[in-house]
Amino acid sequence: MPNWWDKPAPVVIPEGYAEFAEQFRILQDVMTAAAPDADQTRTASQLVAELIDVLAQSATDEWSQLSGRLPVPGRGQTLVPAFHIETETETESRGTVRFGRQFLGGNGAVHGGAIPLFFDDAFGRFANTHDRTLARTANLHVDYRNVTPIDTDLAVIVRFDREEGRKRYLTGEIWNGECLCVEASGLFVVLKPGAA
Ligand SMILES: CCCCC/C=C\C/C=C\C/C=C\C/C=C\CCCC(=O)SCCNC(=O)CCNC(=O)[C@H](O)C(C)(C)COP(=O)(O)OP(=O)(O)OC[C@H]1O[C@@H](n2cnc3c(N)ncnc32)[C@H](O)[C@@H]1OP(=O)(O)O
Repeated sequence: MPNWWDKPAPVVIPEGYAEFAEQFRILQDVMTAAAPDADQTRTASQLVAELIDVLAQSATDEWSQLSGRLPVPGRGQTLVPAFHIETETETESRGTVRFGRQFLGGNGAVHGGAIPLFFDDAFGRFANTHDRTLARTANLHVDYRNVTPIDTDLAVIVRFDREEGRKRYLTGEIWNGECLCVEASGLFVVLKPGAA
């Protein structure tokens, strides 16, 4: 059985799968924004039942699944808003994120829980790449400075600030133009040898 000490195995991505994962995100946005009548609900429900049936036929274990392992923004992990990286060094990553309708908390604002989810993923990826050994989130702190709007392209900065022994410190920000929406920081602890 593989574990996190092994590099993720390269996977063969079937043609069209990345587009399918993107459609799945759109499906969640459209579902959240819809107010279907009874007929539309019945039709949609039947189509989703068919979709579940098709996908369940290829159910596999964690080490062989495609979701979360695609070489595209968001990695095909449709739970997490995709981080579109534009520039990256060993210590700083810059790009954009757009929280779709599925991440609505209320009154146009992104749900407060979606923001730490985004940073855990963005920090987690950065703490575990650039030939770094594996580390897990030990803590995550989020300051909501201003409302983060849905359906808006937002600038993201993620920094690998410093490393002290097994502890890695990351910080990040989300900006809406000139407006600072979020500041976040996280501690990642390198796993002890043999820990999974
Ligand atoms: C899932 C792993 C990531 C795998 C990534 C793989 C491939 C990467 C490539 C691409 C992937 C792309 C994206 C990845 C996306 C997401 C990754 C998200 C990562 C996660 O989402 S992961 C799930 C949530 N995460 C947990 O499920 C952790 C549960 N927990 C534990 O597993 C242990 O708790 C652990 C390991 C954290 C520490 O345990 P331990 O026994 O190894 O170490 P120990 O306790 O001795 O602490 C050593 C020093 O850290 C200090 N310290 C510890 N905890 C602290 C805290 N909370 N606050 C302040 N300081 C703390 C101590 O005070 C001491 O400090 P000092 O040395 O100075 O005394």
